[in-house]
Amino acid sequence: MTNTNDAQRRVHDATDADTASFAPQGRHAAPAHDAASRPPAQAIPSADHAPQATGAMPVVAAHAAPAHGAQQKRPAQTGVLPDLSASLPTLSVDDVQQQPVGAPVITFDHVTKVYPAQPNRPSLHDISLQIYAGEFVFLVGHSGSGKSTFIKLITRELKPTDGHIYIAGEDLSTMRNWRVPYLRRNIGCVFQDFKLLPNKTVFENVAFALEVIGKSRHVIKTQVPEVLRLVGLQDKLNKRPDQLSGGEQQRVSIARAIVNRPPLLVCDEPTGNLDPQTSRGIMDLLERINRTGTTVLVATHDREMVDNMRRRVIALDSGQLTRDQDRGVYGFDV
Ligand SMILES: Nc1ncnc2c1ncn2[C@@H]1O[C@H](COP(=O)(O)OP(=O)(O)OP(=O)(O)O)[C@@H](O)[C@H]1O
Repeated sequence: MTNTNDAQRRVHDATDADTASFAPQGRHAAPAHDAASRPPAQAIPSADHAPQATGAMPVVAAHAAPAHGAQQKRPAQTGVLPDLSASLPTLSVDDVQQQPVGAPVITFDHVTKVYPAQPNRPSLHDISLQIYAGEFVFLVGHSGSGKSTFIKLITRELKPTDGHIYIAGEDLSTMRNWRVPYLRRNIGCVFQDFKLLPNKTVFENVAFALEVIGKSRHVIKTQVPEVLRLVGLQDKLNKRPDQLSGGEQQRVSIARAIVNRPPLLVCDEPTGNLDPQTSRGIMDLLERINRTGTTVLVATHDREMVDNMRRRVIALDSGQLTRDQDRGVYGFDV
């Protein structure tokens, strides 16, 4: 694991050109899962940021991980992907329903994860799937089925025992440690327990995420209030976490996760500590964020939410991929 100070210094020194590209690529429709064809891709809301220099991360050639459901090969990627920031969404979410387009953001290619502590029982076994830019995906399964392991592999908190994981085309197995902070600044993370800094205000908690990647005070002053408006906390800037409800705390943590406008948001049980009504508000918020063009992956036990929202569902059972379904349902007995 990279030393934190070291990582922060490198992030500080980095320009935006060092970010991986997660941008939807072109207008070609993603391979459909469950053999259902998708409607033509729509443009995401226009960015309020000028395109930046080309991303420095190498783009690897296409890999033959099977597409979910239909077992299709992913489309070949050619050329250098434009920089992430060229596709940064505005934070207005009113109009366009984002459709998945272009290249996969996440590819699992025959991924197996075995923890040394239980060498005879893989926590994930031979998982192959792809998640495309703009998708909203639920990851479901019983406790211990491998959901958190799946998420930790995406952020490279863990490495697979076998197989390959590609994020925006880059193989995480061969990614040098010093590049991991750049990967992580492109992935917003939300957890069940919020992970807020208790002695900082709402504003400071969100601002901190920008400070550690070296954003200027001007950017912080602009983007933090904007994102807190998006999550409906514009009136709580100066409150500390212990002065907020659970739902409000989760909104702060979502604001912190998206303030740098990452193209990918992963959430591990984001409503696990919340009552049903508050959970609905959080899921509405995640849907709105998805409509800005952000790819959203949510690991959850929340049957009602999954059944109501009818988005793509990836189901794990004892580390095996058992279902990959468009407009799916939760599908497990509680
Ligand atoms: N650090 C670890 N060392 C050994 N085994 C682990 C470790 N972390 C997880 N496991 C095992 O891996 C399997 C998958 O765990 P994981 O936490 O990914 O499941 P999960 O679906 O997220 O569960 P939950 O819904 O309860 O959070 C379980 O059998 C678990 O005991």
